[in-house]
Amino acid sequence: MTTLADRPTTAARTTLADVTHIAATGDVHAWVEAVAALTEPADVVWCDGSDEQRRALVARMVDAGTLLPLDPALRPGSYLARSDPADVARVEARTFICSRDRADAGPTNNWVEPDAMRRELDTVFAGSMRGRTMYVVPFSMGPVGGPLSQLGVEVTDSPYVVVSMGVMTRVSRVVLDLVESGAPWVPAVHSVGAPLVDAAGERRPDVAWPCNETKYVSHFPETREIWSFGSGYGGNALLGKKCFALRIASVMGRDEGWLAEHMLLIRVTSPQGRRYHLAAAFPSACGKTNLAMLQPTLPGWRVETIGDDIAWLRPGPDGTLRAINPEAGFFGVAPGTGVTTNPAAIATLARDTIFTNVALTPEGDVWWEGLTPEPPAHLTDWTGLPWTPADGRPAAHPNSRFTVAAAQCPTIADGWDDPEGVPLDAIVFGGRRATNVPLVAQAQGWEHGVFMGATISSERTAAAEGLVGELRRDPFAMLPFCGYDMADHWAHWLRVGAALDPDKRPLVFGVNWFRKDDEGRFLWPGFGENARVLAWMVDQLDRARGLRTDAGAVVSPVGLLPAAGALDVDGLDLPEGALEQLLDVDPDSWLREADLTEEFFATFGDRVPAALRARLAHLREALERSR
Ligand SMILES: Nc1nc2c(ncn2[C@@H]2O[C@H](COP(=O)(O)OP(=O)(O)OP(=O)(O)O)[C@@H](O)[C@H]2O)c(=O)[nH]1
Ligand SMILES: O=C([O-])CC(=O)C(=O)O
Ligand SMILES: [Mn+2]
Repeated sequence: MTTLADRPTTAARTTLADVTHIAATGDVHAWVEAVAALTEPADVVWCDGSDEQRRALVARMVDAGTLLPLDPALRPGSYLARSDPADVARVEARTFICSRDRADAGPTNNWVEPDAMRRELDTVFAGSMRGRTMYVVPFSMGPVGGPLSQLGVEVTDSPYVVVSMGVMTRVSRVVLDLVESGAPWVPAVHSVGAPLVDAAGERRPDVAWPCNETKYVSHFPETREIWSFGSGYGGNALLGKKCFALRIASVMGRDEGWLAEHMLLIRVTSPQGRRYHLAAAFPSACGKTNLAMLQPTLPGWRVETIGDDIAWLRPGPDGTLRAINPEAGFFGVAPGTGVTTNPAAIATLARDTIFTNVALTPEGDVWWEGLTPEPPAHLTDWTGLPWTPADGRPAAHPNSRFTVAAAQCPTIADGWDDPEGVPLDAIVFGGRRATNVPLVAQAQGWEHGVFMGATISSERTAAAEGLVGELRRDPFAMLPFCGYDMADHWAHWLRVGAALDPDKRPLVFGVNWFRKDDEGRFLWPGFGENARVLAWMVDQLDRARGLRTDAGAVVSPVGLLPAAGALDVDGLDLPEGALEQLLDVDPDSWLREADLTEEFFATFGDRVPAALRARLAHLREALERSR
């Protein structure tokens, strides 16, 4: 083990590499001291997650103009934050996996050699907190001390990050006690990169949303470190979320036999009172929060929320796959969230919510596209400018978000935060596809399920910088979030499946809520009506367990599709032929998809598991036969 005494003595100041050395000792106080020596904040504040601290920080942010209080009569305890207009989404081009061996990062991640990245980061972090307060945030992902949980400590110079971390994770003195008594923890350093005092000692005024044009979201899988610079936006700055709970945790999971996934978690209860637990992976802004809070249109069915974005899955001693939601809050997409689409989210947001980049009403409440069918006549848009519907531009940013405690959700499941997790019955993969991909299909076994996850493709959304609508491969909805080689991740999924009791292995399904007709209209009503698809999945589970004997599915080249009449569409006002179109599998277009899959697989060389190559060959044969 390295100690303070091993630090290189040649450096005139504490370097970022020194901080890494000290992090490796596990001594949180020495590490905080070293980060402070590197970044030179005016003062250091240790956070304990208390309401008192939260209130003081909020007051400070209201004074600074970072948070605008909403009218307490309309939206108690709630605030609007307007980010810098150039700091509104995850920066995938500036996200790095700095593994020692380039091949471990795989072809889908940006890679920089760790020492080279440390030198680069050293130049931007040196003095980056001058004039600011550095906050130390000890947090737990998952219930504190739980068998599937993990600890982290984030230092940040952003009070917005501190308050948001207090909602999204479990921040407490108990976590610090655990860290101090030797429990492993992930060191995470965040700076907005906007010092208030320059190297010459000159002061400059603060702004409401400080950030830097230069951004880094860097991960060091071997030392389990996170270094994020220049952005205050959630996905880049709340380091417990994507950086830890997905990128670093996926590497921990690979090494320790579990999985960190971009998945929602729900409990479905059938009219017979039977309970099922489902996890579903959809790419960013493709419907996880909405499915997690779904209010079924089918009588007698119930869906309860366990998580809306991240799930950690681990084979249990009983042979089931157990899952927890490592988060404590929701950082959800605002646009499209309305009483008709997601009433549970609307109820969740009634109070104690931080809204970022939504529009402001003259009454001091929030608004976004889709909150109400008609926009108000006058608003202040997300940039702070006056807005009327005639302006033609969106009033809220397409990636505007809400930050709110999970416990506030009216559909939150009993025991949603059980440290032991829930046993999974089914896993669902989905994407946003206007064509080709059927509404629902069931995988024929685990290997086929892994193939379905590995071949998710989806149209890009506003959740990350880039061209919205462009089709891209997003395997396991983890393209921007897997901390190691994606093909190794598929191999790991096959291994985890093999560790489960074959009779208790979850069934796997693929879904697509977003198929469109020739006029560009959604063929499927989605939202609450997605309960019909869940009901078919649950029926298939019952059939697999011998609880039902009727035929539920027909074989197609891409998997099992609902048999005629098995998908309940009673009372749905579907246009003529829509159901056929929704379940159509066109062999020619699918053979083209298969070519694209082959091209995609080729980018991973020989790391693609043989079982997945075999599955692709099988798909091709089945498509040729069905032509
Ligand atoms: N047409 C249609 N749109 C949907 C459906 N479910 C969600 N959406 C829309 O998709 C957008 C994003 O949905 P979310 O549920 O917030 O996405 P998410 O997967 O949780 O996203 P991240 O938080 O970015 O990981 C919103 O504008 C929703 O209104 C659906 O069933 N049909
Ligand atoms: O991390 C974020 O910024 C929000 C999110 O869930 C995603 O982009 O998938
Ligand atoms: Mn997400």
